[in-house]
Amino acid sequence: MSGVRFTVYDFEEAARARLDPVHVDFIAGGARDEITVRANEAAFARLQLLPRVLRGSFERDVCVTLFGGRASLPILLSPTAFHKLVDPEGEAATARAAAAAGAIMIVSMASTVAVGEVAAAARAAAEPGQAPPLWFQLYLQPDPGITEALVRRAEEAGCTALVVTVDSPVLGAGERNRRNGFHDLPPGMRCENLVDLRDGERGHIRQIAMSPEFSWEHVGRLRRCTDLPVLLKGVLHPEDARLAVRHGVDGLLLSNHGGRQLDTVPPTLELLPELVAAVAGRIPIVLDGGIRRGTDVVKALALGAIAVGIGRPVMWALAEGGEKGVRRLLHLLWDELDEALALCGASGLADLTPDLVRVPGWGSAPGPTVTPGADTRRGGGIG
Ligand SMILES: Cc1cc2nc3c(=O)[nH]c(=O)nc-3n(C[C@H](O)[C@H](O)[C@H](O)COP(=O)(O)O)c2cc1C
Ligand SMILES: CCCCC(=O)C(=O)O
Repeated sequence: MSGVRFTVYDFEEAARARLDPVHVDFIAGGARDEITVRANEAAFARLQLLPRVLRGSFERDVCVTLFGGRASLPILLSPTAFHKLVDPEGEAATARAAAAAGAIMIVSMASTVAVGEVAAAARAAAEPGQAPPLWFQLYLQPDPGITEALVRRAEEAGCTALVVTVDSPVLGAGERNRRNGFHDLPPGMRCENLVDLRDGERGHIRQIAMSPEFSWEHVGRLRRCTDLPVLLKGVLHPEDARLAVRHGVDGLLLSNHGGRQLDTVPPTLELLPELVAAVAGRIPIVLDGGIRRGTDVVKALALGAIAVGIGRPVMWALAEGGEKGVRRLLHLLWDELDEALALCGASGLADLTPDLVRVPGWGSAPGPTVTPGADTRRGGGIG
């Protein structure tokens, strides 16, 4: 069914060969000219690594503790909608693979398997006695009752953090989807988390309301309605990062939605030093967008992210080989990360410091606000 996959790109190639081209466009595509989609990956290629020598170890620890929960690797599965488009078991298959690897999966509000069932699948696949790390992503809804009902569903499922996506006051313009006429899920699939939340509506995509009128007040209200840690996904401006801290937000998922919302925003990697400086160690920052290699993970962590997220690679791997595909993807990235650590002279993630990263020609670590050796990542409040 599937050949040997040596890189993340091999999963993509195999997935493209077996998926409906309309669904390939949905996954690969971004907003408008897709400038940010390309910029995310290019930013990693542009940065260079400057390894240390004669200081490594055989045992390399890549575990990370986030909000008291432990993950076996600093690579999260960012929330992606509609897994049943690419695999009949959908998010349940993804969750089993993530739990088996000890990786944190962020279940999308727009999942095609209900979050409770995703959690049950994760529990069944996790190491005995280990809680499968599952977080839940949501879009705030104009009706606060709906938002709260979603939060309760996530809590009841056993999710241990909430990720609120705030970069979508309107849905980004995926021109590929428009050309393809792809606006809705095929028959037999629906957004299961939305079923029965409103009278007469049965889990339709259009039931997810986007609104440009959400404000920090709504974030505050959500903060008060749950004891779970709340992360914001999609904060890009350093001033908004400071506001997030002030409003009691517990973490940031620094993301430009994989280039699917506002086109021409900077690649997330380039924003990282500024956002790290803005939050000044008070809350952890996870970064996603363009992570395709173990060295990409090293660069993001060296510049102050506590972990990274992957979006499209998960969809490609799930399409390529279902649960097994995602398992192999996570193992491959773990292996690349482990190798990159060894080659950087690092025995653990704590050894990844900004001085290991260079911009060509600069002769120093990138970003006006990062001083080599400074470690804002492991400040207060994490773990
Ligand atoms: C097919 C697809 C569906 C997505 N669905 C969601 C979603 O439901 N909620 C959300 O916050 N982000 C969503 N995202 C954005 C991802 O969470 C993530 O930010 C992005 O994919 C990371 O970039 P990468 O694909 O380069 O790894 C989606 C991305 C893709 C590609
Ligand atoms: C309402 C579904 C949103 C999916 C999404 O966020 C994306 O495709 O990027």
